[in-house]
Amino acid sequence: MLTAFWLSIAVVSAIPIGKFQAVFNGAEEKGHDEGNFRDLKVGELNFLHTTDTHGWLGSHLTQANYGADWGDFISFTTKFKERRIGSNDLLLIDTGDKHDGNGISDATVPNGIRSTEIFNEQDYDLLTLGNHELYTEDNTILEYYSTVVNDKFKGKYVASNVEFVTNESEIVPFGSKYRFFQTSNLRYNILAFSFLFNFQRANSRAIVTPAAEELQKDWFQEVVNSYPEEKVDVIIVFGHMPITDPEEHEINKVHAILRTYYPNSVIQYFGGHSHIRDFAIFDELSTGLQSGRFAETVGFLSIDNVRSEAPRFSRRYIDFNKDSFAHHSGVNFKKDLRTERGANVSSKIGEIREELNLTSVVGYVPRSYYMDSKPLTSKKNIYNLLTTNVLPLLKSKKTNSSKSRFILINTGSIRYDLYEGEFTKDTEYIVSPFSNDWNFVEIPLALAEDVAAYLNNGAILMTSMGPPESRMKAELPKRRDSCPFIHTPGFTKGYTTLDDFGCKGDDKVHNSELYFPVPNVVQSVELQAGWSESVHFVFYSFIQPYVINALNALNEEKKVVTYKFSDADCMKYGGKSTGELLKDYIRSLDKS
Ligand SMILES: O=c1ccn([C@@H]2O[C@H](COP(=O)(O)O)[C@@H](O)[C@H]2O)c(=O)[nH]1
Ligand SMILES: [Zn+2]
Ligand SMILES: [Zn+2]
Repeated sequence: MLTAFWLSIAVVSAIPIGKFQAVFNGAEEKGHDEGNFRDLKVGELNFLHTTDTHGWLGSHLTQANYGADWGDFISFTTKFKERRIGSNDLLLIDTGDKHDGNGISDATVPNGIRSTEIFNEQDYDLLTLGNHELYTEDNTILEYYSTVVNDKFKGKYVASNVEFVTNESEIVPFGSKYRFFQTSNLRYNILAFSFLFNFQRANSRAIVTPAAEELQKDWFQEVVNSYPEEKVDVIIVFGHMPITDPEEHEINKVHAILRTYYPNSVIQYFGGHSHIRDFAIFDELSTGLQSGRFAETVGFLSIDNVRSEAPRFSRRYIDFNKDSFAHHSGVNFKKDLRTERGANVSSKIGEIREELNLTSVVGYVPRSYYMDSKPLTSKKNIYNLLTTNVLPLLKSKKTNSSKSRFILINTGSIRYDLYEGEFTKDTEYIVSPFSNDWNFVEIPLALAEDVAAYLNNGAILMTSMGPPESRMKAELPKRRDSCPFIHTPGFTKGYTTLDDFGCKGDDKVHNSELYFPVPNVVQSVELQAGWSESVHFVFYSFIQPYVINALNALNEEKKVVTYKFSDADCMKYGGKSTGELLKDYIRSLDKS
């Protein structure tokens, strides 16, 4: 169930997976490796899946593993369908989160106006939204009017538990509640639902109802009555919800409810949000696939013997590059992958990069800095760089700086490693896309010095503060021995994924990465000589609720002040965003 950078590969057989091993092992073991590629096992019903693209439509310019752009992806799906699918069926699915992470989406006003055009060039059969379509009103309005009601996706945009608030304050579904359709070749009857996880920070233009609650509503009963088990071959539940959810078990609750109405149907899940490659077995007739993040992965899933009592599932995580795309689509040469439509989309992406000035160079990064493949104490760790050299550059627009100061950020606000080489306008969005405002509170040092430790205390569930993938990666040490660590000369570093089928899901064998746990928050501390008892405690407005909670909990224990902290105690601090401060720091290196 886990994406393990440091776990690996082909040399071992699948790990024991309990009572389902006998049923599913065949799917893992069959299919041959060619070179260090692992082939896809095309079946009767096939799926290609993307999720959490976060604006990464223009490829990863510094990482060859993920060097394809959205145009190449369109070429791939076209060629794959033509050459590999034949008289079988293929469905294309996306599970949301299209903003915040790349200049192509984030350097425009409104955010995503150009990236949405590009994204929508892909011919998805089923698509939906993630929480990043709901943080700001602008994003929600854009998603609704550009994609949900777009004729191209009529009926195909599904959001079973999200509603949109129109300009006239009318509450309408955020797309179709469900989709019932027949596949074009083998005529499978498909019933599809889509659920967003229980996201309760949506702006005022959207309403999210917890999935299990939504399934108690009349519309779902009507669907069950209209499409009982005998009329359905496969139920697809695709949504912005992790397929492995050890804390909330949201997807497992959905599965339990669906099974009461559809005890014998194949139910196939596609998930997202936790940014990992993952495959989970729910029962003999049901599995789930999750396809990573940031256009690093195209997930592949096939089901054979669809109408039998023993369907067979197979999965692969395809690296988002032209070698992989050419290999799996069965073209002879990489140049044969290109389609006219794909090439047009690629050149449009090039034009957008130019227009937005994304490749303009600001400075030079002397060496790479990593989020979790180097320990926090390492000079090569990005959080170490930020707390030591970058955050201290913050200057308040609202207050004088003579007091001692703590600057605390949630680690999830940093979204990608910073690679050696040119620092461009795009790099700023890639590493730190959020334009969070800085707020501060004036508090006694006795409280300030304990906030970070409180927020990082493992006993407290603060899962929305760390990087999405860290929630699952924290499980890894417990599974350390499940797959061997690979270090083969000539292989590139990349994903080696451990999931419910074992260690052979990635389409390419990679060298393993180390993983070091990331705390929820990190901070820089500047204690002035002759410091007084009160300090300025500075943080992102995004994490204000957690900071207030922490202060009240700590004060209850330590009894430092006689009042309760609330939003009213927090003031605007002002100053540049972390991304801008990082840019200033990198620029200053050139001058030194
Ligand atoms: O303003 C913001 C918004 C979000 N974050 C961080 O992002 C994750 C959610 O990202 P997903 O891609 O949906 O997993 C959230 O938990 C925060 O860690 C942020 O820092 N600031
Ligand atoms: Zn995401
Ligand atoms: Zn998300």
